[in-house]
Amino acid sequence: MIKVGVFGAHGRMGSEVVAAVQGAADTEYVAGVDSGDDREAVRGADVVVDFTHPDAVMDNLRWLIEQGIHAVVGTTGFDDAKLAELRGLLDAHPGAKVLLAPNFGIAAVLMMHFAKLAAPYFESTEIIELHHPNKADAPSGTATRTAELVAAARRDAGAAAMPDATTAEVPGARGADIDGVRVHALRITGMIAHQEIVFGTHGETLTIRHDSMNRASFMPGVLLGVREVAGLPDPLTIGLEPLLGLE
Ligand SMILES: NC(=O)C1=CN([C@@H]2O[C@H](COP(=O)(O)OP(=O)(O)OC[C@H]3O[C@@H](n4cnc5c(N)ncnc54)[C@H](OP(=O)(O)O)[C@@H]3O)[C@@H](O)[C@H]2O)C=CC1
Ligand SMILES: O=C(O)C1=N[C@H](C(=O)O)C[C@H](O)C1
Repeated sequence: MIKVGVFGAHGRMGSEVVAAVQGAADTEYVAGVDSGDDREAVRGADVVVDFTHPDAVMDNLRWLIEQGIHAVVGTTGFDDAKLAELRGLLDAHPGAKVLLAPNFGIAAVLMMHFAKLAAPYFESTEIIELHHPNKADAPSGTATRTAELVAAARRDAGAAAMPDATTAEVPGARGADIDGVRVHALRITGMIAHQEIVFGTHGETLTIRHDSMNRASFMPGVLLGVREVAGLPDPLTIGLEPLLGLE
């Protein structure tokens, strides 16, 4: 049995994780921790799953790594500075492994993979992400990662800069620039998590769309992470792709 703790246990995602861990035959739920709770409650866990807040996750990870507890992290909002700090912590405290996935939906991971494959064949690519209005970070972790994958694939293929004649712009009208890829974030009541990647070249466009219909859809990916994290080759793994044989 894998002993699992949950940070953010009462949240939208954390409560699904608690149910999934309690429902799986090979995992045992140790305890949940929310804002203000004592993290000592998860001592004894093999793995802690974190779905908290971009402002809280680094402190949680610092504690877990110091305790040698593996972490499966869904919380978003990681930038280069946070990733560098995380790598430093893992170097200083060998033992704990961290799996950081901006999206645990298997179809969402496939969407990112297909976007990477398509990117070199199109002159233009822009991303539209649509989420519920309670989301703290924009653009989403998934959109940021997709933009980075698309940008890297375009660079590897020697693609020219995307055409864009805009010279007069109301700030924000062209979205955020992530590694040269424009990302547009919508916050819409009634939605959960959705994304479109729009590719265009002369006379043809291609749109790849993913929709999360509920939060249970993320749980097979989270459980896969819980089962695999201890055996991952590197201290820090970003994305579920290597666990799905997608690299
Ligand atoms: N990777 C993926 O597949 C997915 C990632 N996410 C990401 O997960 C994160 C959480 O999303 P969501 O569940 O919707 O958010 P919620 O606001 O519903 O839940 C967050 C939970 O974290 C708790 N929390 C806040 N700070 C701490 C802390 N320092 N220690 C422990 N618990 C804390 C909150 O407690 P309290 O309310 O008491 O403050 C709350 O219970 C976001 O970054 C989101 O983008 C979401 C969906 C899928
Ligand atoms: O906050 C959410 O809800 C989600 N967050 C993740 C992200 O930022 O990409 C994953 C999914 O989009 C849901």
